[in-house]
Amino acid sequence: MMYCMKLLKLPWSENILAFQILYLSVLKALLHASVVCRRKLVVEWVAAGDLEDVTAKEAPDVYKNAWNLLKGSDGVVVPGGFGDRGVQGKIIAAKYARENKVPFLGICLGMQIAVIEFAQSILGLHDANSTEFDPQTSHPCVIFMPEGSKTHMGGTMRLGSRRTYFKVPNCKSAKLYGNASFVDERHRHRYEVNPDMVPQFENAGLSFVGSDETGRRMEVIELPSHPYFVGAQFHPEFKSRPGKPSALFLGLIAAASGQLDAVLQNYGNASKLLPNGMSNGKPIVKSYQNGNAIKSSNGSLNGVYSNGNGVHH
Ligand SMILES: NC(=O)CC[C@H](N)C(=O)O
Repeated sequence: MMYCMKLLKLPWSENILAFQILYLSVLKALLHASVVCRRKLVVEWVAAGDLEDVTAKEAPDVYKNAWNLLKGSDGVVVPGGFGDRGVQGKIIAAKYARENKVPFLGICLGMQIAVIEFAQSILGLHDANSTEFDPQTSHPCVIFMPEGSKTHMGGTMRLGSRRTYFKVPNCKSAKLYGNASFVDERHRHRYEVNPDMVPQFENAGLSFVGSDETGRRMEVIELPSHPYFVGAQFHPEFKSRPGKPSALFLGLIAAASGQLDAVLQNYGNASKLLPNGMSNGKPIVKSYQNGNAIKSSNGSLNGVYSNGNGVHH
């Protein structure tokens, strides 16, 4: 037997390639956490725009299917992204997870979405938005905050490893990171939570548990009143490894499978306390993105198996 191989030049721009890697990293991080929690992972990609009212009119079946997937999910991930495509649908997904106490992880744009949703629904600021999507908004709760660093590549993008300090020692995230007082995680964004609005959010119950060394750049949010509602401005998925899942993904999967209290008590050292044995086969996490499922020629994604619109393992 032999393998014939052809290497084709990819017709992707660097940005698209970065997106593919980003989504693959999220899938792998979910998988690493599911293995440690001894659960079988089923991921359904939902194009966020399918949850929007406009889809209900234009394609009612698509809308119904998207809502069925959301309502049947044990956990929701809103990953990173750029541009305003599907933003309204992502806000709807975050609202659904918040109101129905469904475990939620918002990554980068996903955290910004959670903040916008909270501003609109809880603070009653109906036009609250990121200036990335509405530069004219009268309530800019996410704003452009260039770092002004000449030593970091990437123009105005805040890129690479940065330190996050936990301000609330008892929060779920700090515990999941092994009771850490700080963590170094990778970043890839231009916009951030408007620091001037933080006191308003905190008074209404949204907790900003981690920030940078200046205290002006918000890094991690939590809703203490929710079983697991966490957002990170950084990308925790990049540091997830088999057998060593990312803390925030572990928290999500543990919450989605009823194991979060045990995991928190053990400060994120889940592998020690979870029972051995095979999964009960229950799908536990469904994930939402703005776009299509990642496709590969043979349907496999390095251990994550893709079957049409869903990704199964
Ligand atoms: N990586 C991301 O999710 C980026 C989020 C947002 N578009 C920003 O630039 O801040």
